[in-house]
Amino acid sequence: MSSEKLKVAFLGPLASFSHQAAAESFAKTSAELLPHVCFADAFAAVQEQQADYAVIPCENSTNGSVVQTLDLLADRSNLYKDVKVCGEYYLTVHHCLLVHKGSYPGGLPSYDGKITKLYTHPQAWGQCDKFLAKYFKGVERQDVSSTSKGAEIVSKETEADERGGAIASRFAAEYHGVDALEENIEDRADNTTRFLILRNILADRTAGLEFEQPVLNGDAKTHSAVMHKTLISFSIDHSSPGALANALLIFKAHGLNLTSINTRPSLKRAWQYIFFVECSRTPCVENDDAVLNALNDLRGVTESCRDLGTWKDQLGVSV
Ligand SMILES: O=C(O)C(=O)Cc1ccccc1
Repeated sequence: MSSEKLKVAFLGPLASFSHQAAAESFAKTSAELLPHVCFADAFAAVQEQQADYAVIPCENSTNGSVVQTLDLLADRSNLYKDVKVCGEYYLTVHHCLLVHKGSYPGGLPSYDGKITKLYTHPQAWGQCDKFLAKYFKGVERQDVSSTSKGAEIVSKETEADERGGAIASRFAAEYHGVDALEENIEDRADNTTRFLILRNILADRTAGLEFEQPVLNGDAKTHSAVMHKTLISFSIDHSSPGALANALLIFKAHGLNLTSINTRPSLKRAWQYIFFVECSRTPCVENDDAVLNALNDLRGVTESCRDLGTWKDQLGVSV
């Protein structure tokens, strides 16, 4: 069974940015890449051990957190109790405005303003604000399950349909056989999405790869100075002054440097939150138990608290 190819779940259909991230982060293993229609299905595939890993976007450098992913990590109904983060992958994201094949052979200069509907994944709109404000002000926007799905919809349009446009990658344009009216429509050339790599902590098949990118892009060198990141979620008693400050002081006390804080509604009571704290440390013998000890202390000052995993920081790592 362990000689089977690794199975990697991602948001499909093929040619989504998640597909690209999954293919690149597992480039050196002969992994089987499995498209799923939503992030929840990819989480469930890991929980049920139908997939060894899932590659899920969590944050974009232009547009911020992917709230759908935070909500799945919040796991309010305890559906993904064995799913943890074991790695990350940074993908530079370039968007194109895609149209049905042959509809505008002259490219953007020949565009006649007749597109009435745009399709993309909710994450992409905010990455292309300036282009959309300039050329598509007032045009209806329809969220679809992924950028690649948007390209597929435009590819299937008939003459009788309203004209649509999709925001997706060059790769999606080729895969679905549509034209790019314009390329690189993102607001910022450095537009980057961070993907989390998830595994099931009960799965033996992936246990040996702890703290490892499953495959680094290049030779598997060891990075002695590489940082480890840890993600912890918790909720606190909102009526107790200093409850959040007390929780955050625990990270300081254990030498854990805070790198990001996010919140999502608790959905228990209005205006109460689940906090997501990411922290980093350079591993050494002295701080081997820092995360474990911090979690123990956090249990004393929070209502609930969960270790969502530790992995090697890939920011700035080049191999
Ligand atoms: O829709 C996709 O292609 C995805 O994989 C989600 C996404 C959307 C926009 C930027 C990065 C990832």
